[in-house]
Amino acid sequence: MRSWAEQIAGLHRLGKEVVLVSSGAIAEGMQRLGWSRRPREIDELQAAAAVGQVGLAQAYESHFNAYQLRSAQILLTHADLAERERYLNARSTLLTLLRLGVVPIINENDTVITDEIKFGDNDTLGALVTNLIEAEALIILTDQRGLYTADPRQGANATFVAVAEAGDPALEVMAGGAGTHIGRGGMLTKILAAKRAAHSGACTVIASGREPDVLTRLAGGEAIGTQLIARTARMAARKQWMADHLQVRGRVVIDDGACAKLAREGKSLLPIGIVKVQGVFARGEVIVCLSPAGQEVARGLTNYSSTEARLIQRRPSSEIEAVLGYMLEPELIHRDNLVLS
Ligand SMILES: Nc1ncnc2c1ncn2[C@@H]1O[C@H](COP(=O)(O)OP(=O)(O)O)[C@@H](O)[C@H]1O
Ligand SMILES: N[C@@H](CCC(=O)OP(=O)(O)O)C(=O)O
Repeated sequence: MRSWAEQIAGLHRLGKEVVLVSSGAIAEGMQRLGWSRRPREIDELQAAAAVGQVGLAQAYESHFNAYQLRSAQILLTHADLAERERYLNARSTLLTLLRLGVVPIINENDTVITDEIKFGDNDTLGALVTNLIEAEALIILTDQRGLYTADPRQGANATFVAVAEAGDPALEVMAGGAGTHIGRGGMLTKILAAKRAAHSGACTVIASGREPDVLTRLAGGEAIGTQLIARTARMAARKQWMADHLQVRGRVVIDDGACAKLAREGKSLLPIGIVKVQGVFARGEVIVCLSPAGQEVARGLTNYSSTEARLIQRRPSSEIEAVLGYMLEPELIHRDNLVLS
């Protein structure tokens, strides 16, 4: 942990933003409770995770402090990323922490989930966070050098895979084969995490956590571990995701100035450019932006509900707080959440 904090501090100095996904809560909780055997009962595992999470956060915080960095704890569930409002909230919290130079440390919120909606392994959680913040790379550190053509613990004739394409079904066979691997962890969840991360255009590296200065060297361009390349470009992938997954809930008519800002300058949609709000929608839902002539200009995830949007339309963002009593975001739709039509 000390070495990772040191390496992440080094990456910060190079201007790189890092989010850390870390498990270890149950193991640390067992230590603190004096349990030598991992319990079978879910409630006891959850209790151990609750006790251990404090220790995990404490340990990271003190290691990062030694390098003048602040850390923050974020506990997530599947539902938090599946529901659009929570998705947007998680996204803006993470992006704000990164902007503030804080290192967010993420784990699953083991207290509130026991069933199949659990992430179950932190590889999947890492991939979802990669998509959430549109990270450039997902780095998964494990106890092997990377992916081999077969489980190196089982057979001696496994050869190392240095580079492959994320999502290639052949990789799933090497990692144990889809459907044959019940339960969590293993190389298969890492291969599937890489496939998921590639949906938003991120590349994945699977490498050994014991490799000295692994993060620093990877950031320096050194080929360590298995690289799983994403075929889709980052922005194209995001647009595809928006186009595929989201249902339109409402419309806003925007003025000519706003149309030009969106279409020609790639800017966000601010409340001041909104002429009319149509339909009923909530924060996090998809709305269409229409020109004064009624043509679709763009669509995207709204930061404000239709009720809020009606109150702040035609107003400068500096007045949002005075009108609503709070300000969620200065934009109605941030350009990262906007797809031009
Ligand atoms: N093709 C493969 N290449 C490398 N490791 C594999 C492969 N198939 C299965 N494994 C196993 O996956 C293990 C890593 O998964 P896991 O123990 O869940 O790691 P972590 O706890 O780091 O997430 C390796 O130690 C190895 O035994
Ligand atoms: N959230 C739990 C378990 C997470 C988990 O199993 O992750 P992994 O190390 O990827 O198998 C913990 O912190 O102990």
